[in-house]
Amino acid sequence: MSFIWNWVSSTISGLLGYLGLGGKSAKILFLGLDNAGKTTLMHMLRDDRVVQHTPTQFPTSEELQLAGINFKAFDLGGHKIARRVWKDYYAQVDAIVYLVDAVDRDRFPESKQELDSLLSDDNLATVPFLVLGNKIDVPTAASEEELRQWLGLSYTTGKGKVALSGSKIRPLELFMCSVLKRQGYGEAFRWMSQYIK
Ligand SMILES: Nc1nc2c(ncn2[C@@H]2O[C@H](COP(=O)(O)OP(=O)(O)OP(=O)(O)O)[C@@H](O)[C@H]2O)c(=O)[nH]1
Ligand SMILES: [Mg+2]
Repeated sequence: MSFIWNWVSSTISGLLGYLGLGGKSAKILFLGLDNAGKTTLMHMLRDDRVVQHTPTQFPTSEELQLAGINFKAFDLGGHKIARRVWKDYYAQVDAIVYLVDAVDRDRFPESKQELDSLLSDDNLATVPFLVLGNKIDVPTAASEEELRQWLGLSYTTGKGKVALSGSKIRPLELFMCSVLKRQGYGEAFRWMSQYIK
């Protein structure tokens, strides 16, 4: 009896796979300057704990379950040389999570420059962008308003549930967070998941 059941369930899962359902996993990229907190976030989402990381030299990927969606998340290094390979990952991407260190004001212009070049890249024209202002546990961190000014994000598409399908408007929003304190990014990923097909 059990072998029949095994056969039935493997046939069903094979069929779901064939239809692109079941094991569907959206592809997201974690981008942002070095030291922004990408690897810390990725490991917090995976293991729910903070681990101290050395700067990322080579891209890594993890399967994550977030807001009810399976994600394949790619953590790419943020230092200048590592940024050169970002474009190799743009194909078939479902969303971009762009991290900014909200404490490091000296690097806001550099972070804006990288963000602008991503936002204006034709290959990413329709891809939803979640921008995370990280490290708000540090007292000197910029406020959301201040970071919006610096990054030129005064006009974004809105938090919460905002229907944009059919409008040709790319979802773009800024959320403040502290990966260290587990604050802010839950709401941000729920916002993002509504735009993943
Ligand atoms: N205070 C504070 N520090 C954080 C937070 N998130 C990450 N950090 C620290 O920021 C530093 C850089 O974090 P990483 O995750 O290695 O940064 P990254 O973006 O992966 O950097 P690269 O791999 O070099 O591109 C580490 O010392 C982290 O502990 C946070 O929410 N608050
Ligand atoms: Mg890293």
